[in-house]
Amino acid sequence: MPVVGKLKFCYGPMDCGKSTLALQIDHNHARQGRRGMVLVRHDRSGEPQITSRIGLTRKATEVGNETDLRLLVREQWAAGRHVDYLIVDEAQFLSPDQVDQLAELADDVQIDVYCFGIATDFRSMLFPGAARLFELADELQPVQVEVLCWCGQTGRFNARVSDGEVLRAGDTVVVADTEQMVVESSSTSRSEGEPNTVRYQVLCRRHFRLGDLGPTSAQHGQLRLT
Ligand SMILES: Nc1ncnc2c1ncn2[C@@H]1O[C@H](COP(=O)(O)OP(=O)(O)O)[C@@H](O)[C@H]1O
Ligand SMILES: Cc1cn([C@H]2C[C@H](O)[C@@H](COP(=O)(O)O)O2)c(=O)[nH]c1=O
Repeated sequence: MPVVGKLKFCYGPMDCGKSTLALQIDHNHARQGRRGMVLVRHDRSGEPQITSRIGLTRKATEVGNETDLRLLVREQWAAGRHVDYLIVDEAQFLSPDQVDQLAELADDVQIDVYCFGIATDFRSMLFPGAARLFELADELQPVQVEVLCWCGQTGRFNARVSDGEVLRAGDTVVVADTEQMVVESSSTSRSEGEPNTVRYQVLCRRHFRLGDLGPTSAQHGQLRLT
């Protein structure tokens, strides 16, 4: 039997612990002497790093629109560094082609690839990168930590909120957080026409459909994008 690597996708709504899990898996593999690369696309911090809300962060290589992930690995080989595994956070933002490249790395050069990301966008539609991961991954793992809607039901939907309203149209990529915060940021992906304050709130399906942010929604701050 040929030895192949595994492509795994751990997914869940915002704030369910995906980045924490990514850093834990990296830690456990590195501790056993395995050599990994940590990749990210649009971390919330705006920096090339993985940021977990539990307080851990780790430097990472930023994946761009045009990055060929196979070349990133080859560059490591050229520098004399072996690669046993890849950690990819915010994998929903990968292009379908980049996900195909990850599958190739798993199949052809036996690299274990661990991807972490949200499945659906603010309209509840699959991100193209997440859709391709659902199609190609060897293992799909919903992250176990439940995120609750304000009503107590399990939250699965990432509502984009501006001025107390759930937005139904706009750019797919708007990097922002769920928590109360005010930041001056030029690193977010806001484009012309996007509102200048936005946050996300995880809701159950019913409240997502109704656009009902619950009685305490006024307490949430807005992330100011500049
Ligand atoms: N102060 C805290 N104490 C315990 N757990 C926390 C605390 N702050 C955040 N968390 C945990 O971190 C999770 C968010 O982790 P994170 O990796 O940032 O999520 P994701 O990458 O899925 O958005 C929360 O669901 C919660 O379980
Ligand atoms: C729903 C949705 C989310 N995003 C952005 C917002 C955050 O920057 C990330 C998700 O981060 P987390 O680690 O899972 O908390 O994705 C987006 O750009 N577009 C969307 O529709």
